Amino acid sequence: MEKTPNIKKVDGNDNTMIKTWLHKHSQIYSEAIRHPFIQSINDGTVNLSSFKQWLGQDYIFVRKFVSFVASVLLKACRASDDGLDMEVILGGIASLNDEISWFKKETSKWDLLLSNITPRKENQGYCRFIESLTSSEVDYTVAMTAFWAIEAVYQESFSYCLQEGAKPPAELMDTCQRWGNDDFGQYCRSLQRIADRCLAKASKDVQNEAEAAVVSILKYEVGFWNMSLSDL
Ligand SMILES: Cc1ncc(CO)c(N)n1
Repeated sequence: MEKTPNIKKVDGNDNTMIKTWLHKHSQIYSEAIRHPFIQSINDGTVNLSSFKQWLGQDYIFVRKFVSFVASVLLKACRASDDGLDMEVILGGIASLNDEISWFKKETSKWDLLLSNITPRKENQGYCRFIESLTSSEVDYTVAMTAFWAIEAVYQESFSYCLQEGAKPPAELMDTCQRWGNDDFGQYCRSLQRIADRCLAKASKDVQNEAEAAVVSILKYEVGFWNMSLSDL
């Protein structure tokens, strides 16, 4: 007998906890993914000194982000049943390796030296927050959900700058492609599926903690974009 094909779940992302949260927190979510800085890249009016400001600060952030992702990898190795989460996260670490090289090349192109970049208050706060999530006390589900949220904001923001009708400046195209390309989109959807699967099995306390982490991340991301628009 054939299996009944009537239970259709295309990619498992419908009606999930994450979808519900994005809806519930849609205000701060849109502030994070449609920030005026991103709007200005989208419409081509971006101030290049704002871009440089963002680039330098993000280079510092990404170097910290590596240790956070390493901590998620460690938790995945311990927690996941089939080893597939580990492979997705390991892929993320591999692309971070490429990303660090890209930042080095890009910052030198814009005459920025790592040794000359001072992390700003908002950046420091965000780095401290992700560092707090590396603790072994933090549940894998919470860390994984946070990981997804951090990547998803960039994916949603930069893919918007590549949408039809967008006019990003030629010299920023590489940046938009880095986080806006389809492969990165696929990768973010994989992270989302893993997080949602963990969340579905988690206790109410862990779910609440993960939701709070997502909201904090969205706020930190808005603060991070704000930095690029504020004077030094
Ligand atoms: C601030 C920030 N958030 C998210 C990402 C995505 O990797 C990044 N590079 N920087």
